Amino acid sequence: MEMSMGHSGKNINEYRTLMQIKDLHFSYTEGEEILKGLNFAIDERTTAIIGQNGAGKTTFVKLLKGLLRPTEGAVEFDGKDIRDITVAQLARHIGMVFQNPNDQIFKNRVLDEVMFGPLKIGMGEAAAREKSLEALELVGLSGHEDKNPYDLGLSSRKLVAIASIVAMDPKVIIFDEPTIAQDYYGKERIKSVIRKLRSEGVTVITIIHDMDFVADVFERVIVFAKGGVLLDGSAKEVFADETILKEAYLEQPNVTRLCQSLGYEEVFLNAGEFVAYQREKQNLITN
Ligand SMILES: Nc1ncnc2c1ncn2[C@@H]1O[C@H](COP(=O)(O)OP(=O)(O)OP(=O)(O)O)[C@@H](O)[C@H]1O
Repeated sequence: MEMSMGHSGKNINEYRTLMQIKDLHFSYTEGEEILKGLNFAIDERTTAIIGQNGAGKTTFVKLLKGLLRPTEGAVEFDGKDIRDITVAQLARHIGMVFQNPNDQIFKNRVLDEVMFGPLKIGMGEAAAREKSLEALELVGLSGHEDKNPYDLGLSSRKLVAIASIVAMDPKVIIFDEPTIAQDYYGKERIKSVIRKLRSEGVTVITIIHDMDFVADVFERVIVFAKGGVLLDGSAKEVFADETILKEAYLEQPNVTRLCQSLGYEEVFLNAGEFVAYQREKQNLITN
């Protein structure tokens, strides 16, 4: 099911398209299809892919990154089938931040770690340094360039991992479960990084189980189930649909569920939205 409008009210045709998913099928073993013919476009919107364990989310993002090859159909980047682009070339355009930063970080100096990717994709030393310093600033780690990443807490180490992908200047960044092992402040920092990336024109896609985080940051939500797309729309459209979410074994964000239980017809994604609504109502009564 494809909704026609984004939550900003923009028609989906007005968003800049970066990737096309065309009749995408994938099986690890013959006869056991994991993805059964996906068709949609990835555009500039921050996009969360949700679905129960085993729904095929990780498989899908591996296909986007060219780490797996479709058994049928295609993934296109900038109008080209990614089969015709080498994984190394694709790495310049599509970055992926792993769930556990310890799987990604191996240098013993933050700046060297962040510069590694840009240098590997052929950026000159000066450009790589400049991009890395910018990326560290974006994630709030300026001043930590000379530290050992393993002397930083897990939350900051995750930010180093994010910076090392941002520094490669990709057009698309895929996050795998960005909120795992993050405390409140870590989550807030990652939210602000995602918003900044969006404002700088980078498309952010995530696989995630944390619905409250999705409700706060992501514009578009795609629900995967049984090898297909069950629902694709704005966060508000998707989280309003309790029945479809139940079918996919997913929960609504806490505030959305609470307000629906209290009988509100409006859909609230987070406490901030609900408070703003109440304040406006209060003002209408007092004025
Ligand atoms: N390398 C593999 N070989 C064979 N089967 C696999 C492989 N990787 C995943 N699968 C199977 O493919 C299906 C989809 O897995 P996938 O990891 O893509 O789901 P997911 O939605 O990302 O799940 P989760 O939320 O648990 O990460 C599962 O049934 C899984 O067991």
